[in-house]
Amino acid sequence: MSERQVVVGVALIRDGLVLAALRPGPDGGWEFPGGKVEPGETDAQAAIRELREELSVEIEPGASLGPAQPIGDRYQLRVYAAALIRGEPVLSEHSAIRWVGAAELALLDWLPADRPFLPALRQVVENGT
Ligand SMILES: Nc1nc2c([nH]c(=O)n2[C@H]2C[C@H](O)[C@@H](COP(=O)(O)OP(=O)(O)OP(=O)(O)O)O2)c(=O)[nH]1
Repeated sequence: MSERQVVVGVALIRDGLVLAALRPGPDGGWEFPGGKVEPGETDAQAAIRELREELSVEIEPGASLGPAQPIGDRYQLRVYAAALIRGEPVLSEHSAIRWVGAAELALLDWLPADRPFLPALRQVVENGT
């Protein structure tokens, strides 16, 4: 899937809870905040930039949560765990956010590409690995 542009999603973890964000609109749903990786940027740099832009928080990106998942024909989603270093999320592009516990993760109405990352995310939240 190397020809597909990468979208990076950030599973921000604080005190054993994960931040889920609601993308508004007809193609909306719960997602990991983030966005497209720009030319010359690493995934981590894109994650840091997007979380500043979208939620006004400073993060430290961590482990990948598994192989990339296709989004339509043109994009692929990579998701990374991350720690919140500074700030309280302030909504700009999302219509809601929620801090979700490990057991609740699978109950949200996630965008389809996000769902395959949930088992690994649950493991990280519960065990820290
Ligand atoms: N940010 C994010 N986007 C996701 C996730 N899952 C998923 O299918 N997507 C899709 C929705 C969008 O079609 C695309 C990301 O586009 P985006 O609009 O967030 O990217 P961006 O911030 O760089 O926006 P733009 O400047 O290109 O408008 O990926 C996810 O967990 N997080």
